Amino acid sequence: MTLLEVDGISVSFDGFQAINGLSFAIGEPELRAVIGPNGAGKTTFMDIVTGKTRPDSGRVLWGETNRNILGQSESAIARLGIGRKFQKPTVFEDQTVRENLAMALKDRRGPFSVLFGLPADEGRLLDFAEEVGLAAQLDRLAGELSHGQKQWLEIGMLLAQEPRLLLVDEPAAGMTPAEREHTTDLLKRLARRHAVVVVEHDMDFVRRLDCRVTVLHEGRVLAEGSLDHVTQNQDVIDVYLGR
Ligand SMILES: Nc1ncnc2c1ncn2[C@@H]1O[C@H](COP(=O)(O)OP(=O)(O)OP(=O)(O)O)[C@@H](O)[C@H]1O
Repeated sequence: MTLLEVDGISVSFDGFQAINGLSFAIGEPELRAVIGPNGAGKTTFMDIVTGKTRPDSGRVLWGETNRNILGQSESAIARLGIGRKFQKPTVFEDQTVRENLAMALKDRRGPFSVLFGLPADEGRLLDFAEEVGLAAQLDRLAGELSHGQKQWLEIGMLLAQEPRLLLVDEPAAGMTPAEREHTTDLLKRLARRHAVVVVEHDMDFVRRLDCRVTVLHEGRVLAEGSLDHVTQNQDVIDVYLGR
């Protein structure tokens, strides 16, 4: 099923056309890599989908009913189930892994936990820690984690909000080879149940994701398909790979 569709999106900043008739769709579940040269519009695409940037024209269609979510606030869009992970981890370093996850849990302040002061749902919290590979680190301070572990914690915090679509910006940047491998496995596993969009420059990492790839250039889709398919496309070679 198509979960997200951007349809004919355009946006210009001070007369510069950053996104220019961008259209493509993401299924649920699906793993999709979005690649393209610097300035291609990858970040702006995520800004538009999450409600941070308002385009000049086009539609962003969501869910079973294909409703246009453009114009909704960032928090309303997050509540619909669109989660975003920025490149730089933003975990709370002086809190434990457990506390970070607890803060992120959706509905953690439900009426009962507020009334009776119950702790956050420990079972769900453990599930998310397990999912990202941090079950053995729950009582460590986030600040003591490796760069890769911080990234996984942040992915766990994103999962705790129960998104349907995860937008993940350059997850492999700064990671060791072992951390990259763990991250590839994690993203692939998540994409069995979620729509996962990974913006990434590292072609080795993209190859290991083994998924459909969308190549952006000058604010529109230049090519789409398997990595082998797009890397043989002459336009892609000219503007991105061959430089
Ligand atoms: N708020 C803004 N004001 C002016 N120009 C902007 C703004 N946001 C983005 N741009 C411009 O729009 C173009 C697309 O930028 P964007 O950051 O989306 O590209 P990108 O594909 O994410 O690039 P990179 O791989 O370098 O992160 C760039 O030329 C950028 O300078």
